[in-house]
Amino acid sequence: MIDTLTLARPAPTAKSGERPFVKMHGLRNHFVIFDRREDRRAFTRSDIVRICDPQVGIGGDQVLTIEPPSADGVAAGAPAAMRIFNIDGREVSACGNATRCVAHLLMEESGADTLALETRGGMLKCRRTGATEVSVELGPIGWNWRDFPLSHEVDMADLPVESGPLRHGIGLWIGNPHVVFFVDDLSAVDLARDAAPIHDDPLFPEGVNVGVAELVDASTIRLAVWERPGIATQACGTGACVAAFAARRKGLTTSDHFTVHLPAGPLQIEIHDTTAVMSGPVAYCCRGFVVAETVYDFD
Ligand SMILES: N[C@@H](CCC[C@H](N)C(=O)O)C(=O)O
Repeated sequence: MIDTLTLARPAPTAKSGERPFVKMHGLRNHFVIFDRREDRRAFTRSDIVRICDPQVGIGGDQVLTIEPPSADGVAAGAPAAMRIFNIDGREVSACGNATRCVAHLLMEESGADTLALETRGGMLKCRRTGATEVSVELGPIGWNWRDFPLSHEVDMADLPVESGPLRHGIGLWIGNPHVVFFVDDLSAVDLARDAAPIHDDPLFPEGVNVGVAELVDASTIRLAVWERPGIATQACGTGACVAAFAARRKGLTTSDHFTVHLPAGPLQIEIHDTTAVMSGPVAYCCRGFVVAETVYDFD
């Protein structure tokens, strides 16, 4: 029976085995965040799958954990490290919108306006640019096929994969792997129909983030991303950075300032040589406790 008193007055502290979380979103790319700086209990892959599932957990595009920094992180002045887990429980090394959210949380904690955040994809410089807006420098952007990894070496500027209107994709690495396709009309593209087969292509044994971009004018891009492991997110920060970089690399524009419009709204991208500075909003959704049955793999 549901205890209405308990529902009306949630317990202020975790019961045994429960884990506190914060949920945030950056342009509706939503994240369940756990602080592992003191509570070092680890999550299994199936814990993460359940936490991201809105029907049995909280619901999110990724789980993020805040970790103590490594010795290199401490030397670089990073107060913490961030780990990123996709909805299938696999760890990945970069997420632009997540970086903004966790940077905001950590800058609120310290009162600072700048932050170095350690990630598997590199040490990222973050800066507060408004009450609920953060910018982060991502990169360097590269195109080494071994980073992705690919099943074999190919021309990264014109990948040998196509699906419907998606042709002549460019492969770019920004801490995580992306393929960007430019199309004349983004509204004619159905991500599940056209982009999913690219993600599943054997050329990408570990999957790939598939961006479909329409250059509206020299500094404006419309973008939709089929994110690894197979979801159409409302916004993809690293995807926005590589789409802007790809437009320049393909010679479609010489602009270095872009507004990239994603399904949930715009991100501002500046390209400096091979790095990208992305600015955009952050917001809290809720805080609470995940019950032990969801967090711990009792299967
Ligand atoms: N939404 C993210 C990217 C998250 C990771 C990605 N799905 C991957 O597997 O590499 C972003 O904002 O960059």
